[in-house]
Amino acid sequence: MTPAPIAVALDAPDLETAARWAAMVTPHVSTVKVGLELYLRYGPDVIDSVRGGSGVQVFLDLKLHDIPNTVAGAAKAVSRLRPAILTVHAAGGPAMIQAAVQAAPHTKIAAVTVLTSLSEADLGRIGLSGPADDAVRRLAVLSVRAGATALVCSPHEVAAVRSEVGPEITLITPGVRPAGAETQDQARVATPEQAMADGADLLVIGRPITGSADPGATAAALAASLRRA
Ligand SMILES: O=C(O)c1cc(=O)[nH]c(=O)n1[C@@H]1O[C@H](COP(=O)(O)O)[C@@H](O)[C@H]1O
Repeated sequence: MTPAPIAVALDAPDLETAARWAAMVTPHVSTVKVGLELYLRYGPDVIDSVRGGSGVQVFLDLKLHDIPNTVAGAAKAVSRLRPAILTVHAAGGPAMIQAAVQAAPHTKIAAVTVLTSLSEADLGRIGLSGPADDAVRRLAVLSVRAGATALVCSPHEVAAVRSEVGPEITLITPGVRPAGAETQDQARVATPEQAMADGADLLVIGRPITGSADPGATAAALAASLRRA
């Protein structure tokens, strides 16, 4: 069976746990995501540990955000690990995004628009007043013009972003919670079925899978529910 378009966020405190979660979920999902917690603790070796010899895609979520020259150097440094996807913050601006794209030609650069943990009240506090949708769409268009071939946004904006950027751009949505699950620190959330129906290509799901009693079974159940939807 084709693995489901889910990236499991391996936000684990140690490498053994992350590798165990990865082995449990990889039969069911297309992608595993390594984020700051694991990468800052273990460095580049973490990538091979979570790949574990399987064909799973690795999404390296470092959310780079710096001047173009620094981001280019960082993207080049990690591109030798051949991650399928690497994140940068769209707010770093077009020259920074372009620098990442040029430095890592074999990796899909995904621009993070507005973090899914931010509510509209939070956005007002950081000076982005108005609906989240407006900021997300603006950053999405700017990122694609700068060469990003993937975007990260919440499920709330994915339909609007799809209509702005067309079918070729990979839309990645964290902030995904199965019906009834706790939202935790996520503010703009929807169910996996809703996110897919609205145009997401890849769902990022962490704690609802990794915090469950059996991450493998939970990933399999989510994959099955997406196939039915
Ligand atoms: O770039 C990301 O993956 C990301 C962007 C965003 O706006 N929100 C967001 O939650 N993420 C990541 O997606 C994952 C969500 O994890 P859970 O909230 O546990 O499902 C975490 O690893 C976050 O770092």
